[in-house]
Amino acid sequence: MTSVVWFRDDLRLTDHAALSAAAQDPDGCVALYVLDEESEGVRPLGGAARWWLHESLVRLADALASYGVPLVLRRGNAETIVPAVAKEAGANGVFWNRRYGAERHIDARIKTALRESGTPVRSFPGSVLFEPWTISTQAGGPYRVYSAFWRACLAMPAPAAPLPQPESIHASRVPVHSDHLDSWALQPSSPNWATGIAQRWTPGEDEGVRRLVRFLDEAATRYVDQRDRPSADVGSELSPYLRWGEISPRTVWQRALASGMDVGKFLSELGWREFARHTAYHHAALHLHGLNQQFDQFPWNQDASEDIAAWRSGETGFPLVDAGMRELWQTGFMHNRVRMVTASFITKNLLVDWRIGEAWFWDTLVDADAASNPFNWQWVAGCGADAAPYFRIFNPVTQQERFDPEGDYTNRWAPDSASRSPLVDLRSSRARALSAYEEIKARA
Ligand SMILES: Cc1cc2nc3c(=O)[nH]c(=O)nc-3n(C[C@H](O)[C@H](O)[C@H](O)COP(=O)(O)OP(=O)(O)OC[C@H]3O[C@@H](n4cnc5c(N)ncnc54)[C@H](O)[C@@H]3O)c2cc1C
Repeated sequence: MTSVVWFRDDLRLTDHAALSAAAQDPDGCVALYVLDEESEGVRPLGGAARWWLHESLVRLADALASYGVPLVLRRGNAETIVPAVAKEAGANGVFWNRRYGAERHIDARIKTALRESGTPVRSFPGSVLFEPWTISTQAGGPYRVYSAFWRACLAMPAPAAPLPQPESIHASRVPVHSDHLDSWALQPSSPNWATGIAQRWTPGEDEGVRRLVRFLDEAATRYVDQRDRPSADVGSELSPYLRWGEISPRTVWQRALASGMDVGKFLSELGWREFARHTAYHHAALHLHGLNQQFDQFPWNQDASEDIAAWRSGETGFPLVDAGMRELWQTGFMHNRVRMVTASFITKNLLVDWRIGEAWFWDTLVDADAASNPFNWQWVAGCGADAAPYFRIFNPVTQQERFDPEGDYTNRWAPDSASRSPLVDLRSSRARALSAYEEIKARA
């Protein structure tokens, strides 16, 4: 008999409760990853995410190999595959860390099917600091305002200390068939658009920890003052590592506090990640429906294909927007302040449906996250949780003056942008957005 550990968005060995539990099985375990792009509720990965996943699985497989445990790769519907692997391995238990988005319904069905067939399932807290059902308003519902949400989190007992990496893990004696990772063709070949991404990023658990240490040693003291400056290099850039679970939020939390520095602001950003996940738990298909249903009637510009193309390729004539969009395309990443400005520009100045911008980020970000991405797009567009008042339309020119006054960022990524004619007039496009908003308010 043996156990199956089903890895999902938790591609690490440290603070992995399911793995730690399976490691205690003297009969060994099977480490399984399933590429499921077909189950209901699963959003197929974008291009940059597929690149990251490939690299991350290579590193996870290497780390497991050092224990003599192979990583079993399977592709297809998890509801079919997980029970089939459990059967093939003769497993007496299947372990996983919980998911909180729409995928949790898949997990619930698999749990029922396995239990009915006599295979016990154990699930453990997943990639959050506080599980979503533990934080609620006095009325028992989800929070809609971040500050109240985070106060409620901070009033809870502190997150448990992260678990150490298991000292030993035994491999199952029963061989289980695995796909070859290359057969999944997760990485681009011709053209290989990922060279800039590969230059900027090294996926994997080791690098996630290294980045955290570097952030705490070198950047954390400047974080509060400089975090909004895209050229300042003070962000932790941990978002893809957190997205893929190569580092756990509990590890980040604990190490940041142990540093003895003033890390309150940094941890409050982890709070936004948490808020996005809790919101996704309570509201299915966040990428399809605004929390504020008033926006279902929003008169988006239906004839914007040229504007959308210019926004995507960073050819709007607004240097901060263009720099962000080109950085995104080349490296799979964009600074948070610039994400807000570029998202505001397409949804408000170009009046393009936020879902179109969200889908582009989903395809191009290495940290594309099923909760954080639509949550933040809704926040900027004005239809989400804790959404900024609609009249707050980021002006890309004044934002550049404030946050990139010397032009270090814009000159690096889009030196030609200032010489282009602007795609829209900021004043009249702002007025158009405000009157569109008045229109849906009047209809409500
Ligand atoms: C339109 C838009 C889309 C976004 N899409 C994503 C996404 O798909 N995936 C994603 O991880 N983040 C997303 N963000 C949030 C944020 O921009 C990134 O998390 C941040 O830029 C990552 O940089 P960092 O790791 O240096 O962050 P730091 O400033 O070092 O913050 C530490 C961690 O906190 C979390 N965090 C910080 N800000 C936010 C936030 N606003 N919402 C949720 N979590 C946050 C991240 O996990 C981050 O790594 C989006 C923001 C906007 C405005």
